[in-house]
Amino acid sequence: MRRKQLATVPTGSGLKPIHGTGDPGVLEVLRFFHDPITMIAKRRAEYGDITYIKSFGLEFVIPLTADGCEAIAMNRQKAFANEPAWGFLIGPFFRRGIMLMDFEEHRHHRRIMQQAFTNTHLKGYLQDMQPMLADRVAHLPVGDDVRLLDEFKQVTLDLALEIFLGLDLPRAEADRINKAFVDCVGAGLSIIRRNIPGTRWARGLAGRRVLEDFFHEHLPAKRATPTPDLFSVLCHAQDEEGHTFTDEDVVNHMIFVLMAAHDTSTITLTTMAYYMARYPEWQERAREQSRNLPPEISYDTLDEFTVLDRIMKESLRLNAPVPGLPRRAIEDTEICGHHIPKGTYVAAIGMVNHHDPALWSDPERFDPDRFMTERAEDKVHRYAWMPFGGGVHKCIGLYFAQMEIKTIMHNMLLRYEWSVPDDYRWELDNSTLPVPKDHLPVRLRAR
Ligand code: HEM
Repeated sequence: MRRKQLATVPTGSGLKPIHGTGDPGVLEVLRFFHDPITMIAKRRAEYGDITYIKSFGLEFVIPLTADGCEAIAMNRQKAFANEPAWGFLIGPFFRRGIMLMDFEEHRHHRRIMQQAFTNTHLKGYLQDMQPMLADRVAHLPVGDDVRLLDEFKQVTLDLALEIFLGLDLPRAEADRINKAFVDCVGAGLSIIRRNIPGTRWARGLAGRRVLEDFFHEHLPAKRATPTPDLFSVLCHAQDEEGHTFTDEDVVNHMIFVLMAAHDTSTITLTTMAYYMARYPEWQERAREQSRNLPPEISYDTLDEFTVLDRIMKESLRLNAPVPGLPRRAIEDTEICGHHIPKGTYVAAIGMVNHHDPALWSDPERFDPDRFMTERAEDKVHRYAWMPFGGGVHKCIGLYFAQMEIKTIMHNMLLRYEWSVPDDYRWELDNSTLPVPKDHLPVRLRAR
């Protein structure tokens, strides 16, 4: 493997340099899309604790240890900013979303947004989603070729529209909004990054316009009457000093939160379904537990779904829906003693830790019991398991996600059995968020 130094280390600093291949970006991106886990293992063997790769015309520093990922997520010296990094990737489509804010402004917005995720609100969302999700799962198509990715995507979008927006939209309108989101997400990681008709980028920009118009149209009604949905809660939320969001803030946050909530939960559900199809004994263990618990999940019984909980954690480990936490250095700094010049892009990549043989026993094996208290492999390092990120930007919706995922899976287990052929192995498309190329075809049968 070639060896090229990222930058000259200042003399006398005592810091170490960072090496990478120096290969052209297109080559590096293709390698990553093709097989990120192998690529990471090779880089670790060649360059040690840290490396850099070129992608999208930029050089990204990637720590290959949990300590390095922690340094980026915790950002103790406040040397890394989100906006210049996430903004480069998804800014035109998700601008002014909370994840694209930094420091004092981020803290201010997060304190207001947090009001929509208090225990009281979460309890309300959980209660409200029970009948809707039971009904949606009950109406899934059965057959020998049910594409679960598509089905889950539809269910999570409908859920977001109902619980976040409090709107019962006609199918065609829900589909139009769904498409706009899909186009915005798809655009973020596209290789051609200009508004050329027919490209993913152009579709993303059009999607953003659809979403802005949609939220602005519904906003006055939400301002006028408080309702239990997130849209209304954001319109009325105040921090301790009485600060509230402007109309623009509400629209920007709604677009971002819906995006953040939708594909991530869909990917987690699809990954869980895949492993439960490949390992039917786990499907049966989870079903056994579901049969012994009430059909509706409440805030008090959520923690009793221990088998589903472990399957969910293991699925998030093996296929983290958000591949990385990108940041940009706003001053000269360091990661674990390696020199990072001002302006450098860095990324904590979940896959680095989630598949590290130094942290997990037999990391490629599906083994949910590794999360049991007696084994607690996830506790070996604070960042061994990091699907929800960490630090001040840690996922604000992680409890919401678990409520939604467990409710959908609980209903799936009670109503259906699903399977894949013995020799089936999915192939992931890593060019946007990691989804199975074939959308996970299963044989779905009513029980
Ligand atoms: C399994 C599902 C989910 C996963 C794996 C996930 C993952 C993540 C990750 C890794 C981040 C941090 C990104 C960074 O620091 O650069 C994040 C942030 C965020 N997530 Fe999630 N997420 C999930 C579900 C949700 C849901 C359901 C919601 C909303 C209800 C949500 C809302 C957000 C928001 C608003 C942020 C930005 C927080 C901030 O910057 O302060 N997420 N998520």
